[in-house]
Amino acid sequence: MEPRPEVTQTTQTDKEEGRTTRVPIHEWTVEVVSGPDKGKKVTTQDGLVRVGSDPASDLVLTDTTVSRRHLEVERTPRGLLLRDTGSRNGTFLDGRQVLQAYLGRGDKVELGKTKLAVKVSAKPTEVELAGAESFGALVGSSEKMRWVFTELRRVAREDMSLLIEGETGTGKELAARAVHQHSARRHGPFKVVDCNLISEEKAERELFGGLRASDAEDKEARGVFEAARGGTLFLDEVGELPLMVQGKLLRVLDAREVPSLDGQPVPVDVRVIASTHRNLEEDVRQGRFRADLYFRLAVARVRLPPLRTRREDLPSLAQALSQTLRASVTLTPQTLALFEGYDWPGNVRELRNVLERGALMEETGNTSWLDFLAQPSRRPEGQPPGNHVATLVTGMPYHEAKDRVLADFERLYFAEVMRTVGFDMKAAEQRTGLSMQSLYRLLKKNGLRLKDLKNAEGLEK
Ligand SMILES: Nc1ncnc2c1ncn2[C@@H]1O[C@H](COP(=O)(O)OP(=O)(O)OP(=O)(O)O)[C@@H](O)[C@H]1O
Repeated sequence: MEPRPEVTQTTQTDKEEGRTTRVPIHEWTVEVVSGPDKGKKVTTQDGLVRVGSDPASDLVLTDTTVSRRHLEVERTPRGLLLRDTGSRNGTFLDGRQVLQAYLGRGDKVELGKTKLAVKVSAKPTEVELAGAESFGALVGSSEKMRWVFTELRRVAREDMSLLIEGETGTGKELAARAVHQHSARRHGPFKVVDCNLISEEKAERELFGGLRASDAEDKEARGVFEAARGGTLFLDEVGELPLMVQGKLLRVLDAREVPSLDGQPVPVDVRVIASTHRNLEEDVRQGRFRADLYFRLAVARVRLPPLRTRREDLPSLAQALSQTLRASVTLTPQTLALFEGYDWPGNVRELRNVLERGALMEETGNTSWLDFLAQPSRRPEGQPPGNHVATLVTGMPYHEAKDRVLADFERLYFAEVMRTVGFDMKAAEQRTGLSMQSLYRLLKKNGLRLKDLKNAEGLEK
């Protein structure tokens, strides 16, 4: 087992900032020990190293037999986890091809003509982290989240543009709100633009308004830039903006003024925070996103880690989230163990939804909600799935409701199909019309392990 970072508290600063903690972190290195890139290495304190020929990889290889996104190694509480990320030529450990495996001491990973060694330093490096286990409404006690809080707190004080990256449900909007609340603009407005909904036709009016210098107070005529004056403008999913709109946005950001109907430009006084679940650097390379706009938005960048890479946050998150629910929910060690074994494709939002569902099931007298993840088709007695979902989602914002219904649908569908075909992958392939690879991917994405499904079936009999 690899050494794990331990947190020791040595110094305290003011209460607002939380405690400052010096944390001994074991850096780790992924090094090419043979092949065309021999000697190349990456040393990091982060939780994930991506290896491939793609320039966005953490360790970029020139070996032509290596795929663009070949593999990744993740530092987990149980050790270093190697994962093939869909390579063409495969990933090998001791001559055996592996899709996923924990690395043992001295293991060599083979990919194409390259061999890698992964080492964790025996001696920890001391790093100063914000001790607070929350920032605004964001909660997290893991080292990763405390790094994020340290960064967000630093960035909040400066009036620079910020790009927040992260998968869906990792808390990007909460982070943006928290930065606003900790900034000098906190008494000004915080306005959100959902870039998914901005079409070329609507962009002009919604973003910049049909403004006359004289009617800047008329709310109808004001675009969001005007409405956010003195505050923060949050461009949610900025990667979805059509290219033409990207150009207009850039012009406004460069000029720091919006065009008006009477030819008098109106100055804008906003801080822009943007978010994306996409790899915008890759979009820039592919010509889908303007490089100049990217550099304007990403003056500071903060990446929110997926929940599956910081499972140690689960107890404190579950606790904090359960206190915000309408009904109470019981969190036992078994619940948390179940949570730890799940991949959380919908991240913290999904955790909140599961807790909400659990609270509802407890309320309806069903105390066995905890096996919900393992048995996705189980519902409160007498309640058909459709009703159950509808009851929960009508109280949610659209995007959240949609994610929730889709996630529910996929889990229900695949769990049910697997059960009806007797857990036979070949039969499931035929039944679903999906390729074996897609089937595996979707089962994994939905946290459905054959073992769990079979166990659940056994319990039901
Ligand atoms: N670190 C966290 N602490 C507490 N709650 C969190 C955290 N991260 C996310 N949440 C919860 O998850 C929900 C989703 O968060 P948020 O909308 O900020 O995510 P997002 O990354 O912007 O998602 P999307 O990309 O889908 O819009 C929030 O309503 C909140 O309840």
